[in-house]
Amino acid sequence: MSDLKDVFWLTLKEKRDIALAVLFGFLAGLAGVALLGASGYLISKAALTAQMTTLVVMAATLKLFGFAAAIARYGERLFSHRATFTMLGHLRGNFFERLAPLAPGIFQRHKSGDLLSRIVGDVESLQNFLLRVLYPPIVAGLVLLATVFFTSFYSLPVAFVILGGAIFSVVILPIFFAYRRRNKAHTTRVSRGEFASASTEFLYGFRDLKIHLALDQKSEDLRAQARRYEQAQQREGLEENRVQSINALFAFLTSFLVLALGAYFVSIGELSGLFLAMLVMVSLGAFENTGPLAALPAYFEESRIAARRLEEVVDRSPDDSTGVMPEGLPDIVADDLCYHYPSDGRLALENISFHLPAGSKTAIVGPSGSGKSTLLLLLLKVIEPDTGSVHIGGSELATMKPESLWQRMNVVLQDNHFFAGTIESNLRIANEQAGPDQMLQALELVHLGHVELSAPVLEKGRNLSGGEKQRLAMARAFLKSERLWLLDEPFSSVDGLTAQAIYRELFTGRPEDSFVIISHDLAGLEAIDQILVLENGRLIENGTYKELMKRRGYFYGLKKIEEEIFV
Ligand SMILES: Nc1ncnc2c1ncn2[C@@H]1O[C@H](COP(=O)(O)OP(=O)(O)OP(=O)(O)O)[C@@H](O)[C@H]1O
Repeated sequence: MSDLKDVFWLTLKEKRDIALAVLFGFLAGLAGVALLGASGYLISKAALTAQMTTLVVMAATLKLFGFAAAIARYGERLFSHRATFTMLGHLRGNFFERLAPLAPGIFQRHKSGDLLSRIVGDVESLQNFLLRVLYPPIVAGLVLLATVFFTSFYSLPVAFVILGGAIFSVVILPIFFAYRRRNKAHTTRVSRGEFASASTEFLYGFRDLKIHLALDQKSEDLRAQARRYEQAQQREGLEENRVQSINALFAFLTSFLVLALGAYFVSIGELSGLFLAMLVMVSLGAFENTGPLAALPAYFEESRIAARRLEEVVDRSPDDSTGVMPEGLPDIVADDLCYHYPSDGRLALENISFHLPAGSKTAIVGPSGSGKSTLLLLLLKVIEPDTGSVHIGGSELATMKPESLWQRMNVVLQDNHFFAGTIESNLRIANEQAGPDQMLQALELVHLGHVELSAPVLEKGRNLSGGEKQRLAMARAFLKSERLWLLDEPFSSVDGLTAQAIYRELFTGRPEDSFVIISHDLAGLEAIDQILVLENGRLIENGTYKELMKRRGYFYGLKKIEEEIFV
């Protein structure tokens, strides 16, 4: 239940609607019991006395109870659903408030698509918490208690029998089945998750599978996963039916006991025969309210898992640092940085130390997977080091608000998002104030002067080439025009000549700015003040181009290989 603590308190915020839903549910249940009880009494009365006036009054009362039950049921549905949807609104708001400060670091742990479908699915699941878990036992319990109270006026032992049945149906059976269900629900959920991610992968990789003629084998894997999910669902369905049958069995057994006990008391003269049918019908009517409890264990488990999974996503303290990046162009000092990704035991970066003076140009090079992008993410405070520290302008990065850093940096990452709209609307996100002339100038700088600002951009920049996207991202950086540049392979898809020309314009146009550039391309590094060479997460060489070439170490080797390939 501790997983559902927050959802419980959020639900309780809707006290008024919940109280009204319980009240109307109780009245509807009571009216149903009264309807059946009165009909039982009417039958007995008709059989034993056949007094016309009594029969007419009783028939009218029956109509009234039927009418009251329908109205009360409507009120119950109205208020319970209103409380549920308001609670879901609070839940979404509350969750988003906790999630937003964790972005963009959250995407290191979850894929954005997974995260979205997971959050939407789990929040939706929690709509059942009030409707099918919280208030059905309260309503059923209250109706049964009222029935016990009523029957106690006619026969205490019969009242006790109904009380015993009530305790079994409302307390013991739901707890027992909820406990039994724990592992089973887990299996279904796991196989559903596996099937969902396998289907997504299948669709994303469809073209590659076709080209590599591997479609049949992957389809078979997917079918096997679908079968496993189907079997798990079947088992879950069977369990639900079992709970329903056992619930109904208990209700009938209790009513049967009421009948047997009532018949005995009638035979020994302790109960008037007139009331026997009424008591049996009252018992049947009261246990009708326990019907929805059959689904309670399943919904309880589903809500519990959904609440836990939502909590897992936001269960970390947001960055509440209040410091800001010092004014002016700062130097950057990294001291003994170590980092490992949460999903990976290996260190992605190990004991990295360096000094980037203000106004210097630094290139980070190294083989794929050596940790270059990870290092940039640490400098951007998207992720935090396991150990070690970074100081920017003498202040510790850990104390700075991430927004204060991002505001003062021109950042181009490997993947840049482009929104459906125009070139202008996509440039505007970098600088709200920029006018058309400034935008055209930025486009000119990245050799996209021929592109019109009104040109359309499709979703995710589908109508742009890889190189155009990168240059558009660079144009955003130009528009922002801060003095600290962090660029992660900004021109990997741009032809060498254009890339070199843009770099030249960048360096000559902004000789005083600081640059940190990740690049696979070792050409043109002569113009760089410092080169950091990473391999397997370690900083293995550090120096100017000349120093590294003179040292004849790793960088020299890479350079020679590159020359041999292109000669
Ligand atoms: N989100 C992630 N979760 C787990 N491991 C990751 C994640 N991102 C990167 N890694 C791992 O961390 C290591 C360093 O990755 P990183 O992206 O920093 O390398 P890189 O040098 O930038 O590579 P490339 O030149 O190919 O972009 C790699 O072994 C990679 O598998």
